[in-house]
Amino acid sequence: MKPVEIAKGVYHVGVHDWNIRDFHGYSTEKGTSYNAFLIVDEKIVLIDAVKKEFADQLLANISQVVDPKKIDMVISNHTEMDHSGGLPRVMHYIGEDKPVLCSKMGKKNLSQHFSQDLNYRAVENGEEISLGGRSLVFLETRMLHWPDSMFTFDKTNGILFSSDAFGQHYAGYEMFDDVIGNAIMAHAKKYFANILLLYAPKILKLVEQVTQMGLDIRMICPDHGIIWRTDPAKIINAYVAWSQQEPLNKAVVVYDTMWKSTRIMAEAIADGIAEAGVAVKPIHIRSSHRSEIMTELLDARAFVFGSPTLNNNIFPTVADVLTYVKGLKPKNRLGAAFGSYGWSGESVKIIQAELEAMGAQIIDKGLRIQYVPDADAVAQCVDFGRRIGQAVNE
Ligand SMILES: Cc1cc2nc3c(=O)[nH]c(=O)nc-3n(C[C@H](O)[C@H](O)[C@H](O)COP(=O)(O)O)c2cc1C
Repeated sequence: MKPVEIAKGVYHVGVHDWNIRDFHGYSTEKGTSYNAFLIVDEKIVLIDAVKKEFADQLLANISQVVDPKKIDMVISNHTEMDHSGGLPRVMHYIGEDKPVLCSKMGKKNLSQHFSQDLNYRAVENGEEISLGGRSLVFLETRMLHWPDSMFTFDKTNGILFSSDAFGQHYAGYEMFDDVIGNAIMAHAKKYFANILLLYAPKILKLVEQVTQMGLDIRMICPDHGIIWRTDPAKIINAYVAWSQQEPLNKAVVVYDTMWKSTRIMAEAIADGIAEAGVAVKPIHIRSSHRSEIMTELLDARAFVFGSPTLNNNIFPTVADVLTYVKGLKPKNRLGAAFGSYGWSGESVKIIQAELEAMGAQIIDKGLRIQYVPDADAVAQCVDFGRRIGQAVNE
């Protein structure tokens, strides 16, 4: 991809990873991009350094703007290897003595990622540097989403280089919010649900802090996906709303099944929930990726999980999703469990314990049906769904 001048003297020199479909367990059905930005001022600065296998492509992109050897310094906003893997190659090419500016934790983490000692320079939170025509300010954003994460803000032009925050896994030539339109919000939502939800309280604090500082943010350049140049407030407001976790009148019924009995239950429960006027979707785990399930759960009030009993336990895929969701620390949720069983029927209790461990309020004692549900059992499921729907409405 050719470099694009996104603002005067600021070039997107990043790369597209069109074919990636699994990004550390997240389904990237539209690929992704590793964005990197070159600022050409009296001093020349590269912000972030793409994934290792794309380092030469990054250097080739930079060469279309300036000789990479003219770069004076590199800023590493985040140590994760999709943004730093290319750093050793870039530094080798441009000169290993050149400074790599990063947070304090960035210095520690980068040296734990790469055996070679580069010229790391830890910047202070709020530290300002001048490139000649513009000033850059560094903002520590610890645990958003790694201990090393920081933002770099071009104070003069109102451009926030926000690392992974406000990103989306999306590869495309529509590089800006005004070009792609609202279609990008689904990708931003999925990204938030799967990468940032657990840091929601920190996000709310950060937005408050940034508002108090009165930063005039005119453009947001994340390290993945499109650039918010027309309406940066749109993604900031979406982050605030998602972080507040005030779920909709919505339930998601997530289940797996061996012989379809738990599916019959799931669909009848969804019927009952819908009868109560609550938006609902049954999701079969093996027909859907866990990161898509998490996206559906982001704004759902009720998490309804179902599993057959297998070897006195829950089905492994249900355990997978429950573990994943629990790690993302959803708040303000109702929970309910169901499942078909043969003789011992432990699954409902196990699911309830997991839902409780994630802080969900259990609505009902749960519903177990022995073997294949008959008409009476289906009616019980619909009734169970109605009770869930009522609890959501309350
Ligand atoms: C390999 C296997 C192990 C099972 N282990 C248990 C068990 O430990 N306890 C139990 O109550 N039922 C057990 N069952 C019975 C299932 O829970 C029962 O057939 C249930 O109806 C399956 O629901 P499903 O159609 O949604 O998969 C087992 C079934 C299979 C195939």
